[in-house]
Amino acid sequence: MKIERVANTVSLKRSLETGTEEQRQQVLAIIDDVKRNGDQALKEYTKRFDGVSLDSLQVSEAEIAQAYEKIDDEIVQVIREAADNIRDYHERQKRESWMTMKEDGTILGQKVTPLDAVGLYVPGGTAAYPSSVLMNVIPAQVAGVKRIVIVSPPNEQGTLPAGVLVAANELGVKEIYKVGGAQAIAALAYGTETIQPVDKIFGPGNIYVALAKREVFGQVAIDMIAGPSEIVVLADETAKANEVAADLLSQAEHDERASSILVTPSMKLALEVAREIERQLEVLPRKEIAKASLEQYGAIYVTDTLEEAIDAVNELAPEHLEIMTAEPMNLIGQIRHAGAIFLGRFSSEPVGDYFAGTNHVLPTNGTARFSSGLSVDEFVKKSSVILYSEQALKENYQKIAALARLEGLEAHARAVEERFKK
Ligand SMILES: NC(=O)c1ccc[n+]([C@@H]2O[C@H](COP(=O)([O-])OP(=O)(O)OC[C@H]3O[C@@H](n4cnc5c(N)ncnc54)[C@H](O)[C@@H]3O)[C@@H](O)[C@H]2O)c1
Ligand SMILES: N[C@H](CO)Cc1c[nH]c[nH+]1
Ligand SMILES: [Zn+2]
Repeated sequence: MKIERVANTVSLKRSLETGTEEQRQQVLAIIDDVKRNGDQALKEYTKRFDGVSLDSLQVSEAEIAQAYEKIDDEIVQVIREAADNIRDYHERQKRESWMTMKEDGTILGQKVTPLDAVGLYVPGGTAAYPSSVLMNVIPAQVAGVKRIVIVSPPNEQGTLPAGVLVAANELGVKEIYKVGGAQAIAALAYGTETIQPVDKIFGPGNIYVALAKREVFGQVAIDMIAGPSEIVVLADETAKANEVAADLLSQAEHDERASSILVTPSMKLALEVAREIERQLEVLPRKEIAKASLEQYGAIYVTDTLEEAIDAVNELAPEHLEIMTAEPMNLIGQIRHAGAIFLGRFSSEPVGDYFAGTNHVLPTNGTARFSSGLSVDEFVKKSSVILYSEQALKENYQKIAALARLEGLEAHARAVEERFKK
C-alpha cells in the first residue's frame, strides 16, 4: 500500500455510485410495471434477472426447515448469542413517551409510536449477510414494530441463503419474500396481491435497489443510501502491525470500492503495516476484492504528530474508527466524526460487525459528520401532545393572535379568540 506523508488535510477516496440516466429510466419502468401488474411483474423480473421461475414468492416452512439442515447447531447457538447482545444494547436506546404538567394546568408531551410495518432488503449473492438481518430486525422489534417483512433475490435453486433464513426465523420473522432489485422495492412501497405495502424500507443493495429507494421515497420512508464499507485505524508506535493490517483487510474484503486507511504519526508502524498487508493479503480467499479495494481506495497517511493524525481522522469522518494508541480512551473526546469508535487492540472491527451488540449499519461517505448509525429511533415516530387549560389559553390567546396577524393569518388569530368572545 502507498505511504503518504500528510499534515491534517487528507481525503478519503470515496466512491458513491449514482447510476446512469438509463438505469434510472429502467428502474422507473420496473416500478411502474409492479404498480400495474403486481405479482405477475415480480415473477417476470425474477425470471429475467435471477433466472428462476417461482410459483410462490413467499418462503415456505419447508425451506426454513431445509435451511436449518444446512447450518451447524453451534452456529445457530452463536446467532442466538449475538442476537441477545444486539437486543440488550438496543433495549437501552428505547425512548419512552413522556408528559409534563405546568402550574397553569397545561400538559405537554411526546407520544412515541412504533412504525406499523417495515421492509428489509437483504442483497443477493455474497452480500447476503445473516448478521445484517439481526442488525435491522432487532431494533425494529425493540421499537415495537408489529409487521417486519424481508425481501431478497432468490438464488439459482429458487431459495434464499440458509444463514439468512435461519437468522430471520430465529427472530420470528414470518414474511420473507423471494424477490430482489427495484421490483422488490416497488412491491414494498406500493404493494402487490401477495406483498402488502410497508411504511419504511431499510437495507443496502446494488445500484438498481439504491435508485428504486430514491424513487419511492415520499410514498414510504427509507433509511439511507449506504455506500461501501470504510475503516480508519488511528495508531501510534505502540500498535501491533499485524493486528492493524488484519483489521484494515477485514473491511477491504467487503467490496472493491471499500476503503481502508491507516493514519499514524509513526513511519516505523506505517512501513511494518504496509509489509504485513502484502503478507496477509496473499493468503486471503477474497484476495482479489481486497487488493482492488486497497489499490483504489486504501492509504497509509503519516503525520508529524498525533494531534495532526486526530485532525485527519475528523476530516475523514469514517464509518468505523479504530484507535490503537497507548491510551485510546484519552482520545475519545477529540473524535468528532465517526460512525462507530473501537477502542484498543481487543476491539477489532468485526467484534462490532457481528457480536458486541452495537449496530453495524453505520454512516458512510463522510455522512458521519451529520448522521448516526441505525438505531431504535429509526423505527418509531414521535407525536407532540398538547393539552392547554382554560387558564393557560386565557392568559396567552392575545399573544398567539398577535403572532398570527404578524404572519397575515387572520383565521388563526380568530380561532384562539373565538373561545373568549363576549
Ligand atoms: N453498505 C452495506 O452495508 C452493504 C452491505 C451488503 C451489501 N452491499 C451492497 O449490496 C450490493 C449487492 O449487489 P447484488 O447485485 O449482489 O445484489 P442485489 O440484491 O443488490 O441486487 C440483485 C438484483 O439486482 C437486479 N438487477 C441486476 N441486474 C439488473 C439490470 N441489468 N437491470 C435491472 N435490475 C437488475 C435484479 O433484480 C437482482 O435481483 C453490492 O453493491 C454491495 O456493495 C452493501
Ligand atoms: N462491515 C459491514 C458494514 O460496514 C457490515 C458487515 C456485515 N458482515 C460483515 N460485516
Ligand atoms: Zn464487515
